[in-house]
Amino acid sequence: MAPMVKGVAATAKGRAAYVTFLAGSGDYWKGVVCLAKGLRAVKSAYPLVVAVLPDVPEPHRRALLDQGCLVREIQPVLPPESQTRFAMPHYIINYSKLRIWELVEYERMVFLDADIQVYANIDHLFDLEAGHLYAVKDCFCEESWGEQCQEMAGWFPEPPPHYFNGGMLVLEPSLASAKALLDKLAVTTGFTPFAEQDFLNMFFKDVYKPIPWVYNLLVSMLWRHPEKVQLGKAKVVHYCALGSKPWRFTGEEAHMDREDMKMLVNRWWDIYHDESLNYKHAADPMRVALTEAGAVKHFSTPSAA
Ligand SMILES: O=c1ccn([C@@H]2O[C@H](COP(=O)(O)OP(=O)(O)O[C@H]3O[C@H](CO)[C@H](O)[C@H](O)[C@H]3O)[C@@H](O)[C@H]2O)c(=O)[nH]1
Ligand SMILES: O[C@H]1[C@H](O)[C@@H](O)[C@H](O)[C@@H](O)[C@H]1O
Repeated sequence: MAPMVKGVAATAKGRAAYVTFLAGSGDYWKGVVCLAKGLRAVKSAYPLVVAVLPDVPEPHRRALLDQGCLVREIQPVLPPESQTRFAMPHYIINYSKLRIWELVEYERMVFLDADIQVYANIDHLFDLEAGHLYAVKDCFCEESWGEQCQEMAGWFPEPPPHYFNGGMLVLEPSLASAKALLDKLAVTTGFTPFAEQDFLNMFFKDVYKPIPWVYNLLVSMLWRHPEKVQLGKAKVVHYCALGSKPWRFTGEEAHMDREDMKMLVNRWWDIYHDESLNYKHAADPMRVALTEAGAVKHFSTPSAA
């Protein structure tokens, strides 16, 4: 019998995994490597699936496998032709995130963007009551987004009352949901500056349940709403603000000279460089247990290193 380690029971009830999304040949793969190591640092009992677009190069896929990630190729999803303007041009690729609802090997997934890091164990999110989409509320106070988005969408600068950030989601894959998402996307019109994030907000508005900010601290909250957040309490940090991606950090963009930002970037690099967190060096009882149980048999396995 597989050793009884934390999380196995829950996984046997309903298979569960973290999942992130990777596109292109750029440098976001470093974010995924660090996320995999970060999940290991907090002793998460669940695997990290990486949904990759076909354009992710082989060496990057190899780096993910070497970190114990389960790499799954997904096909791109594009928005209707009427939707081509976004706050950032690359947001168009994020519609492919909708494919995560097709990963029905899992009953429950916690989605994390590649520019997210976990600083505390959040495995308990897999036990939330089914039937909802859970995420953290967003805010639109950033001056640069405000102006830019006001022109583009009807609702700025007044955001809808329960708008969530799309970088961290607790979701239930299902082919029916996946089909409904794609069908709805095909007939969606209007400007949506935050691409799939806006779309998901519209689609899930009736089943969305907010969870506390500690599960997705947008770093910009540190200067937008310092009274609402306490960095020391954050379990998950989202390096979403312009200039804040640790692997591209120069400190030159607005707010990036803050001590808390520099500390957060250093903390991310500490995990990235920590060799003791490499998959090949870590005793990974959960992974062994899952493999023995056949839970990962559909996926490419990491190198035997
Ligand atoms: O070249 C790229 C660009 C993006 N990504 C993936 O797409 C995610 C989102 O892109 P960014 O991190 O650059 O964008 P933001 O943090 O500004 O994104 C916010 O707005 C987006 C709107 O599309 C999404 O909703 C996203 O989840 C939300 O956090 C990345 O984390 C990464 O997982 C890649 O893999 N390669
Ligand atoms: O997803 C976006 C993005 O992450 C931005 O950086 C942030 O300013 C917005 O609040 C958010 O909706």
